[in-house]
Amino acid sequence: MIEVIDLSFSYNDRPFIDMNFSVKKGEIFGFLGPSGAGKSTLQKILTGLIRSYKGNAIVNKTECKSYKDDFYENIGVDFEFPSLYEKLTGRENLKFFGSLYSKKLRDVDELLKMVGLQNDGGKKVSEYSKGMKSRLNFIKALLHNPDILFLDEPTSGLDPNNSRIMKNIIINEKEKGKTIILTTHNMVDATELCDKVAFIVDGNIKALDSPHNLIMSKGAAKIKYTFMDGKEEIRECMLGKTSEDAKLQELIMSNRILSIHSSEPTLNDIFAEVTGSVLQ
Ligand SMILES: Nc1ncnc2c1ncn2[C@@H]1O[C@H](COP(=O)(O)OP(=O)(O)OP(=O)(O)O)[C@@H](O)[C@H]1O
Repeated sequence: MIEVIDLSFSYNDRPFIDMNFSVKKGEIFGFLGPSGAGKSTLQKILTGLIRSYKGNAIVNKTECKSYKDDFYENIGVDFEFPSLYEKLTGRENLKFFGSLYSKKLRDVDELLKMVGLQNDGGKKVSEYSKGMKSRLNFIKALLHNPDILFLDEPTSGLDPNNSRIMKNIIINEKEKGKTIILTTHNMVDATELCDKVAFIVDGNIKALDSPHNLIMSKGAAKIKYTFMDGKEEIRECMLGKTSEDAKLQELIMSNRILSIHSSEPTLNDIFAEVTGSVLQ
């Protein structure tokens, strides 16, 4: 669905974006990286907003720099800062943006209901809270039922309940076969939602795989055990080396373990290990 081949781009003389990757139909693909890594720049290239790149950025069989008008019929974009008309109501905004497409639109009231705005469609957007604007901007991207969604921090600034609603909608869209590019700083969301993630630092991809594979290949799971030795003691041991831990073996043989827990590294730990920087 998306092919990026020898893509390079620079805002000035200094080379910046330099990468290769592909995204299959029906995948949720995460761009993860610290502020200034180039995630938004990459999204701008893939949505045809930056055309002065070298190499190939092919979205839905179209080279992004030479797109025709119908390019946007199949792309939905929810950038981090909502682009809405404040003097229009939520429903009027959706109707206006919907009128820009030639495709059959999704039902506006159904979309409003999906994100809990069913009683707010008649209010002017200037009266919306930040979170309400985010939710309206999000359904604006779904309005024309596009095959590809570009979502930039869709859960940022939302309370846990609304964040859950948005994540469920994203999962639902994936189940319908949509391809989703998700830009986020949130490793928990990325681990839950993404089939693949690319760690982006300084315009380059430092690692690309499923969250599960990244966690399993790079990090080592540990166990933590407690026992009484006059007072309560806690020790750690690598999960793959339990047979080499003499104290652990002795405690097992004498049934003296009080508790035992295993812990896997998080995607955040792996990000720190691979890139040398911390996201959260
Ligand atoms: N129009 C522009 N002209 C010149 N430099 C720019 C322009 N837009 C972005 N940059 C620079 O490019 C780099 C990457 O910016 P970009 O917005 O792509 O980062 P990001 O990973 O999306 O960051 P964030 O997580 O903060 O949104 C930054 O150093 C930024 O200052």
